[in-house]
Amino acid sequence: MMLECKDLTKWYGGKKAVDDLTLYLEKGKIYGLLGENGSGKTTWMKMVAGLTKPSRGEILYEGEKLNYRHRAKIAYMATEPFFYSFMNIGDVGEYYEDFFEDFDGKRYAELIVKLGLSREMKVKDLSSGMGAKLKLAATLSRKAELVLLDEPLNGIDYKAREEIINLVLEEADENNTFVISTHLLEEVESFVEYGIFIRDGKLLEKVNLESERMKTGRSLADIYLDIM
Ligand SMILES: Nc1ncnc2c1ncn2[C@@H]1O[C@H](COP(=O)(O)OP(=O)(O)OP(=O)(O)O)[C@@H](O)[C@H]1O
Repeated sequence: MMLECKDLTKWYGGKKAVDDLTLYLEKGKIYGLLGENGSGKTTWMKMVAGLTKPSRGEILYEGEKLNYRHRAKIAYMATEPFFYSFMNIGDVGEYYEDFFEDFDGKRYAELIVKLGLSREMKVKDLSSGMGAKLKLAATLSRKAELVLLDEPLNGIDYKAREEIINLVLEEADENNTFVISTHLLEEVESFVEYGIFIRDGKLLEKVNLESERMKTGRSLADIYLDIM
């Protein structure tokens, strides 16, 4: 098993953001992390990425208790933009290169071109779609084994969403695992293999969407509404 979360709980003051969540992820799969606003998706991702500590429970990465060495294998893309506005796209690449050992500058350059961006563009002048593409290019230029994308399609127009999804599909293979949190069920239903449904920080169900599709033909939105 690539990732095991056992009885994970996270309190923020008096608020339980993640509640006794036990979940296993396999290598080579694409997971959709689905749940209403405030259900604990971001909190779970941040714990797995090592950015915030669980209050209780444990996370195992390939059988070993999650530690700083695993951080190099896990890429987390936050919802909010995280580049300094004075940078241009070339600077963002250099910043990442300094920060992450596995960052591949050549690959970053290729992805930038592929997504219709250029090194000279200033971060402060980018539209939200361009900003989303830049975040994704920077994230996918690391050769991470576990890629956590927190709402990568939010506020992005249809064409840019397609480009982002295509890039994820090109990247996903048997050696990595993607977890994508999203509210855009129709956009992801054609390629997400498992749905992880959470509510109030609790795991409601993990559904094999491919077999569900074959068995019942129900749409992801129908499955979602049934489970929630
Ligand atoms: N740093 C924090 N301090 C206090 N409470 C927090 C903090 N981060 C999250 N929470 C609370 O924890 C709960 C879970 O939030 P989280 O951001 O994980 O949900 P989410 O499923 O990602 O939501 P959304 O779909 O709106 O992004 C919410 O009630 C939120 O208000």
